[in-house]
Amino acid sequence: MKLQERVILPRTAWKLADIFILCLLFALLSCRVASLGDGGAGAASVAALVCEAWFTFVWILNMNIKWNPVRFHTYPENLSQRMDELPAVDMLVTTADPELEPPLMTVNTVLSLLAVDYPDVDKLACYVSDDGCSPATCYALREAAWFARLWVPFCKRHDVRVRAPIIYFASRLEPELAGDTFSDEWTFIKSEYDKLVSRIESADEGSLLRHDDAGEFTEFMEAERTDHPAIVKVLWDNSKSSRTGEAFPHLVYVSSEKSRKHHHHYKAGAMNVLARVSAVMTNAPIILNVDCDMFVNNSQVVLHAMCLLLGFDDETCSGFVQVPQRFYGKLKDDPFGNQMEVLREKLLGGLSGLQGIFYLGTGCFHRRKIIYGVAPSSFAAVKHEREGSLSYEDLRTKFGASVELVESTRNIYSREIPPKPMVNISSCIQVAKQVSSCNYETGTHWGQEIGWSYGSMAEDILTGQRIHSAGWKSTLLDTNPPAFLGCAPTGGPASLTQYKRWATGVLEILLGQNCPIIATIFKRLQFRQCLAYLVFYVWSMRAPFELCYALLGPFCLFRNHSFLLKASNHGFSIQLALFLSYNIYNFLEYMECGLSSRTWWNNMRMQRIISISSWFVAFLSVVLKAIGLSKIVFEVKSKDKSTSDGDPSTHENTLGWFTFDSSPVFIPMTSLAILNIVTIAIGVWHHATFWMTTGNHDCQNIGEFVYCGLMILYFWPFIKGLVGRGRYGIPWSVKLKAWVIVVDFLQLCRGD
Ligand SMILES: O=c1ccn([C@@H]2O[C@H](COP(=O)(O)OP(=O)(O)O[C@H]3O[C@H](CO)[C@@H](O)[C@H](O)[C@H]3O)[C@@H](O)[C@H]2O)c(=O)[nH]1
Ligand SMILES: [Mn+2]
Repeated sequence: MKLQERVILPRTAWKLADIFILCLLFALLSCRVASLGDGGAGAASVAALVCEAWFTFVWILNMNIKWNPVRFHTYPENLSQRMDELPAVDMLVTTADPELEPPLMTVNTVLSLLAVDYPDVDKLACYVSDDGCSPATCYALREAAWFARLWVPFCKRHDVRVRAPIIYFASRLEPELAGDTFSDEWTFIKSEYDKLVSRIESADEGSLLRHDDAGEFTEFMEAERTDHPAIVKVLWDNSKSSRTGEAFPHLVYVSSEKSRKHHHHYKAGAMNVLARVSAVMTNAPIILNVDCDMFVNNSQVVLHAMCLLLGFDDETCSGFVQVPQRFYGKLKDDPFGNQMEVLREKLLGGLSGLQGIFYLGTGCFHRRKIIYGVAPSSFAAVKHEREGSLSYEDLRTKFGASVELVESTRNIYSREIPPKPMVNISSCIQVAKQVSSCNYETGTHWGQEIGWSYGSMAEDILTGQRIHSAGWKSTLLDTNPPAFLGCAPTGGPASLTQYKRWATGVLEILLGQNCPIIATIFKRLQFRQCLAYLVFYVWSMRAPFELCYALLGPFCLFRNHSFLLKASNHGFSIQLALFLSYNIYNFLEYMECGLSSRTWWNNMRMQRIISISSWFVAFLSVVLKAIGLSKIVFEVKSKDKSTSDGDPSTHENTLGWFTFDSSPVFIPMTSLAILNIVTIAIGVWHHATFWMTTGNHDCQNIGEFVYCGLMILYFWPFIKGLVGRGRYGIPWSVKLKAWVIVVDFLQLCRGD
């Protein structure tokens, strides 16, 4: 009985459209070159040529990734004969900051994980890493473990679909039939949940520590976020559950040791600590990792993933299983361009036809042995054998000094994983603390060939690329209903910062020793997969070109030049055809994904805004880092929608409004917005005086006027921001800097 099926999706019409646009791009380039030959050149035309050549390159990269889409179907019902074979799964959750990531959110994620459907709960365990070292988070999780005794059996008895209580109780009205057992139970569980919420929300760190008679939080007493010993707490040990039916997976709280002398490597560091702690406690061969805001929305998700992990004759085909990110409580029409629906359908779907989807950092099922650097047996039969018989000393250099950890890795390396006797995880706390200390990794291979890779803000993409470079493929799991839902940032600062972090991270990879081109030449990263990685890696390199192209309009209007090809030659019709077909192509993609035309327009707009702000700043920060002038830090994204902007006056209708702060990320776009307005004004004035003095009504710059007008439409949120007030207005400091830039730019343009 098959567990999965790989279906090739046809897209002939799209392929023709791809080629058509590519031809137009080449035609444009050749007209451009010809017009340069005519001597009608100017700096502007040369710059336009360079930018257009770049856009053509990006188009080709995109064509490659979209060309052969594939879908995987999964049949979990066919697993029923193989229930005993199902491997154990360690579920790892990361949280970093109790302010930006409210403990209640983490609690809901954890509860939804504890309640997933799996034939044997003894095979599941949940580990939470808290980089915030917050007693409030620890307390919230402890209370959650208590509530899980009611919640998990309730979900299973009534086959609840969404097992995050916050969503379940928000989406489900009180049952009507009062008096029957279900509604009694429902009412009881709801009231217990409400009590849990109020306990969690009223718990503040100070009072937790002060009223800690049982001494449960003593370890937090002296702890500072950036300086404290490792804290490991077993909040629920499933082996101790006495009554059957009450069982649910282990729950362990981990806050790794921090010291100012050691870098903790942000999320990658946290994941490596969780990988080690889970290794010495339960050592499951499969690892599921989710961010703290990603709750389980489909309780069968682990079974679906098993279909893809066990369903291939050659496991090389499915090194890891990634669920693409989807979001809940989405803002209407995607005003910030970060729901990424089309990207998911078109690009991630297309990747499945290549070496496989990237690792996206959350909602991913990994094989522990691959995380430990094992190569596929089809490529490295000999190596694999050798890994199995690695000496104790070898393993110790790779994995570090813990005897227990080394023993556990031996189990993972040897092909037959012996059924592990049920351990008493509470007895492993000392070892767990040892492997979470900050110098544990010193001199080992953690963060390099083993575990989550260090050296990029996009540790997920880098780690996935390492796995693909070893020759593994990966599979995309997209279930209906969606498997996990997370939250997308709202507001200008959060959205732009997230894009900035990603663009910074991937540019770090491209320019560093992990460059995918090197991996294609010397390792097993497939050529087309390498090109697919490049689509994302060149994000921030697109910024200078986009910026330059956006500056051409104002520049030409100001100098009374023209960079657009003229109506007198073919170039004009090619430009027009390209503009129309590109936009129609995009529009149809949005329609095909079932999105509104408003969503399309918002995304077009955000695409310009993101490349000129986030990606440009990312580009600059990588350059500054390269010359040693600055450092790059992981900026955790705020996830609390109701309070993140700190303004109680938030209304439904202002939810999608762009918000600003004084971050430098807003400077380039603000300058451009001002520049376009100023130059249109100057242009009109120029032409008016020219008409008046000469009586000549020919306008050479119609194209440039239209172009700048279009820019103003694209940059509309910023135009509104120029006059807006409060957080909807661009702060004075940013406006001032932007004006300085605009004046300097115009000064430069004038210079002869
Ligand atoms: O020092 C840190 C910083 C972050 N995190 C965790 O990392 C996760 C992702 O951080 P978030 O601020 O939510 O960033 P997103 O932009 O939502 O993250 C996306 O992009 C990241 C890479 O940039 C990936 O790691 C994530 O999985 C992916 O969801 C969260 O669970 C954090 O708690 C830590 O554990 N320690
Ligand atoms: Mn996130």
